[in-house]
Amino acid sequence: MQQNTPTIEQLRARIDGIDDQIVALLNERSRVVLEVGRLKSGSNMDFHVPGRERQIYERLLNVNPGPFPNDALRSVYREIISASLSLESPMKVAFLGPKATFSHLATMQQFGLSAELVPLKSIPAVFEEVEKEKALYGVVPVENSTEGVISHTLDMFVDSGLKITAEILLEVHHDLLSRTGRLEDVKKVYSHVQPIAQCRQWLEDNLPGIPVVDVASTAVAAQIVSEDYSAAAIASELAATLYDLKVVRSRIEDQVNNFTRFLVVSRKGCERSGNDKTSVLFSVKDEPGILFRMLEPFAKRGINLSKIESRPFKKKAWEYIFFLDLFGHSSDPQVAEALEELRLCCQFLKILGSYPRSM
Ligand SMILES: O=C(O)C(=O)C[C@]1(C(=O)O)C=C[C@@H](O)C=C1
Repeated sequence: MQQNTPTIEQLRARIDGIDDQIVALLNERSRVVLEVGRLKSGSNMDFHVPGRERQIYERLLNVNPGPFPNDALRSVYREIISASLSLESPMKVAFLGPKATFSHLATMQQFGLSAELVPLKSIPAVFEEVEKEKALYGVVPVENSTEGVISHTLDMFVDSGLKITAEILLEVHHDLLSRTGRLEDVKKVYSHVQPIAQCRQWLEDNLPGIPVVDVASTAVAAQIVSEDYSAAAIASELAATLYDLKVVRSRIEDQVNNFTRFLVVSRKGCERSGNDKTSVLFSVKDEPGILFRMLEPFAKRGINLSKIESRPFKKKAWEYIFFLDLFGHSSDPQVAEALEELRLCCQFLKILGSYPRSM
């Protein structure tokens, strides 16, 4: 028995052989992707196809027998697809900066490391970059599971012609970061208002009486703290790497299951993937029973709604606009019919986009 057990050198030699095969296969895949790219440029098709990417992930996660974990498989494939896409055509993606914020993490999660990621100062600046064709995509936050909607993003869709082409769900973790990495050195805490609110209990329990200062972003907090040994920032792990900080405590958020949802916007809509969501924006006529009538087209066709949000319509006092997310693609016959029926009781209706559901 004993003499059949392979040595570590033998096992490593086997790993080297397998790695050679993986590299050869990655290159074979890249050559096929380049052919796809040539076909696309000949027929003016989009290089980036989020629906196809979703199908790839879904299929691979289903066929994976393990023990290689599905989460890791997804990360590996994100980079394979990101690199493949950059072989076909380099891609520029604008996001709500600065670097190391959760928007940055979400953008990396969606587009991988091969895309050119550009941090911008505000949500309108991200929209403008895409509208002016300086970036192919823009990434902006739209809601947080504990803090609610980011109304600024919703309001942008009233006047913008951009389409939503993907949603990103990011699980948010907050870390306490400082230069020394020691809790007893912390005499002041900096962060953005939202993370501060999300870590309130932890701060009271672990740093009672320590002043907490809100600043423009978690990245600004990390930057301040990188020059002050007596301060700490609540920010992401990525901020620790970018600003050379140590993790004092990780995952200090009060609520587990804290997610932020981001939207990817672009100038063009997105093809059907088979598992999609559609977002619409509309304002209804002021009539009795209108709230019932606006939901009826979906209820009677069994179309699931995942969100409905109302906002004051800034152009007219006391009028409201609604944002609605439903399951399905606007080209699905049932969805198209329901939207046409909804249109009849609306002053205006705008389809903001159909896009693959995040996984
Ligand atoms: O199938 C395509 O259309 C491709 O361009 C290939 C590929 C891939 O790497 O599999 C790359 C980018 C697209 O967004 C989707 C898939």
